[in-house]
Amino acid sequence: MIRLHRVSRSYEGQIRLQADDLLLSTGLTLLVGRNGSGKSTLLRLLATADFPDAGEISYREGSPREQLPLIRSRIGYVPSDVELHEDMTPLRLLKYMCLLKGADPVQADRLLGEFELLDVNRKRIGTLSQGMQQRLAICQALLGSPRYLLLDEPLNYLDSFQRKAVTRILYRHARSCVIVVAAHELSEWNEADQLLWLDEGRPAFYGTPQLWRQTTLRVWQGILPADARTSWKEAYVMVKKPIGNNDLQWRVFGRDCPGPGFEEVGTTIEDAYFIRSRRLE
Ligand SMILES: Nc1ncnc2c1ncn2[C@@H]1O[C@H](COP(=O)(O)OP(=O)(O)OP(=O)(O)O)[C@@H](O)[C@H]1O
Repeated sequence: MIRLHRVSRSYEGQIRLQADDLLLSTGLTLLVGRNGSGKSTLLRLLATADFPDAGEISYREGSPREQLPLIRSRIGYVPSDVELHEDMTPLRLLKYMCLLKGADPVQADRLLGEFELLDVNRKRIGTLSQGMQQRLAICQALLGSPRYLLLDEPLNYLDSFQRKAVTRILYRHARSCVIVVAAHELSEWNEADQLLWLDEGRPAFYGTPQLWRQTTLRVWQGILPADARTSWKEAYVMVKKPIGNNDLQWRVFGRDCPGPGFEEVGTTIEDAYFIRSRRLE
């Protein structure tokens, strides 16, 4: 677990993150929020790559003030702008990281296999695609079986197949690890254990995705012509997808059915994000 107590972090005189009391426990926590809401700042603080101006973050091992090397040895971190050693090969990088982290070098081979990087494990990292480099960054974070895994947009550059594979691996690790994942693409994370919404640097929701989806607005979907909207002006439209023949698939939020041709569908975590972040309730 990681506990935040009266934590705040300012940049240029402005508070950018403020968390009074927050307990992050084993499982995968999805961290959501608008651009600039403080997600990367929080992850940097949790990773001990930066420190709060006030308050305290403590880990199962204790406080970073007394136990920094031990805590760091239990952390795996992938920042959003991760840069790997371009001149090394994936295999050399991971073996080297095993030495630094005191991990069994067998882990390097196992992770390269799991992340489908065995074919390129002797190529220069600089020649690998961004998706491969991103997978390698996650591999290095997983070395040493971290107790805390902090990932900033880990699915960046990955195709849909790789996204599924990586999320599956992360869900498996979440059974015994505190994982915090900052993401903008929410549909990938429906199985998250917890969701933490940062609104202008403050936790505005922390709970299960089931609870997150319980909003007072209901979600309605229908396939109707592009000019159909006039009849249900008050409702909020989220998505209009062309279906062909001039029809659109409308996804609408409202307390009541917007009209003929609509049926109620389940609220996804993305729907709830749209409703809550735009304060539609
Ligand atoms: N090193 C820094 N110096 C000055 N301001 C900073 C610094 N790091 C972050 N900030 C500011 O703090 C705020 C929060 O930034 P942060 O990167 O944590 O947001 P974010 O939620 O991760 O955004 P995004 O979704 O765009 O990645 C922003 O206003 C940002 O400009």
